[in-house]
Amino acid sequence: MSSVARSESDLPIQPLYDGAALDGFDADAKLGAPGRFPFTRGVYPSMYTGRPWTMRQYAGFGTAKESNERYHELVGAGTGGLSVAFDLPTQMGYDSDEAIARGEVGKVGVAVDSIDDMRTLFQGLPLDKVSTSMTINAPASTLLLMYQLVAAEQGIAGNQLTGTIQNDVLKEYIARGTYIYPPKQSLRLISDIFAYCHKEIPRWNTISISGYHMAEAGATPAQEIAFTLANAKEYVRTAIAAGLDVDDFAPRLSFFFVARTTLLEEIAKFRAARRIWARIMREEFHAKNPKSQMLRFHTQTAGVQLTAQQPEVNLVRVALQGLGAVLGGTQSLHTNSYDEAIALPTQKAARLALRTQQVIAYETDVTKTVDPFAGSYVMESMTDELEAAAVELIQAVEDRGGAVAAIEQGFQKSEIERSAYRVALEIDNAERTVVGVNKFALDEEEPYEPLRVDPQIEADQCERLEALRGERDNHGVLRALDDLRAAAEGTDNVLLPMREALKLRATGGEVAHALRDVWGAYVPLETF
Ligand SMILES: C[C@H](C(=O)O)C(=O)SCCNC(=O)CCNC(=O)[C@H](O)C(C)(C)COP(=O)(O)OP(=O)(O)OC[C@H]1O[C@@H](n2cnc3c(N)ncnc32)[C@H](O)[C@@H]1OP(=O)(O)O
Repeated sequence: MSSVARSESDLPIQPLYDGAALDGFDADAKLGAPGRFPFTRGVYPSMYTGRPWTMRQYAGFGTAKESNERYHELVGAGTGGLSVAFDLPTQMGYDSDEAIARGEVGKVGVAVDSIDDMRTLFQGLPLDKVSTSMTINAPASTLLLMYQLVAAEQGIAGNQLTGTIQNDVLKEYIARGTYIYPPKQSLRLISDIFAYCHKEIPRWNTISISGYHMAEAGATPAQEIAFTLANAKEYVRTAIAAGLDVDDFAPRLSFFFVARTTLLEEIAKFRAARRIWARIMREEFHAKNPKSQMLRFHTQTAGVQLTAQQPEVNLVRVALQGLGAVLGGTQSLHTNSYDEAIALPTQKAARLALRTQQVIAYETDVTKTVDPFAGSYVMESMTDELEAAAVELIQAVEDRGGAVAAIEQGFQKSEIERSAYRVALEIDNAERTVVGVNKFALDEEEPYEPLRVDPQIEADQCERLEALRGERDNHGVLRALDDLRAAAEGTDNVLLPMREALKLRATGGEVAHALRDVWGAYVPLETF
């Protein structure tokens, strides 16, 4: 007799599911119709039969000019939305010419120091037609305002802009690491962004609450959705406490998850996450607008599952992962390039990654009908079990005082580390097969020529900053930064004085330093 397997979340997977699995299953309560509470079957009634997901490839490196060329190539190749990767100094609120930035300028993304770089980055791209995602967290407000100012120069109003800022600082403390200010001040800044966007950029997705990075750090699917939704609850609570109406900001909350090669569990994960969030929003936060209850999400295929050995095999992994995201009802998708385990993707690899999505969208039949797995014995069982496991973990976070208190106790991080350790052990013991690594390895790997970022970029970026500081109205900039400090000390929305400073060509580093002066910088506790 075959044995019961364990899923990635350490839940049982039976060798056979039959009708007994759905005994007493209340399809109306658990599934509803697509586009209706509890949104298990997807957030839109027609899903991909009405419109395909957004093919949104994360890209950016070197200078704004080079990244702009890559975006034009991607748009030409049929990508549906842009997704900007910023370099580490930009993400940490430092300018390219600061000592701490040395060696990092333009490396993992594009360097954007001021509105001048932002203008170059989007040269020739129609900002009223393309939706732009920006993976920026602690300095999210700064980059969003630069984007809005550049759009205004093109005659495009805030209410015509669509896109997303990641802006999810809580997961930075847990897994990703690009935090600047302490949690309390970070949450205040996020509430200011919610309020500002509601008035000025109403179609913008103000946050992308992310499980992806926790999953890459080792979180299981159940932990991934639980810790993400627990963070989301913290944001909602903070915004409500700041006086915002839940239905004014919740329709623009968005999410971001991983897609692993374990297809069935991943599809169940996406369905369970939608159902849990809909209930939280309706029952706990009394959101009335159905849009406030809809969990809309972006997906990226699992980088951690890619291998440097036999990198072409990654193409196959990515195709399966992407398929899982689509079967799970994603709104937007990034498929990784096969060479990402080695270096920044080459142009050819980036194109193949997009082609993978296009094959799923236009050559398979999975887009022709909504939520094709609904009613499947195994899928509904796994969805229920994942839901129960995640709800229990969300409660464990709440019992510790909510996401921030749990972060300060090191709870999420240590749970994730335990899961990561289990997987590492299984790979080492060959209990878990990784094709081309601990099984089916080659004696000799074929040579591979990775893309390298030109070190000259840093010098050029510093030169541009020197010129900017020589040309602009420095007195005006200093005054505007003082106004920003004053708002940060009080309760006024900081985005308004921040916008004035950026318009006068204050740099991202100067803005972040002004806020650091008032709010301080976050120092992790010993338990980290
Ligand atoms: C690893 C790396 C790192 O660490 O550095 C990262 O983080 S990379 C992280 C990269 N992150 C990202 O790229 C995040 C991307 N996120 C997003 O794009 C968003 O947050 C999203 C998930 C909500 C997806 O937004 P989107 O604009 O692409 O897609 P939407 O689903 O909102 O669809 C766009 C519009 O079409 C409408 N629409 C779509 N489908 C339908 C349908 N079937 N029927 C009717 N209407 C539909 C929507 O209502 C919406 O209009 P309306 O708006 O009027 O309702």
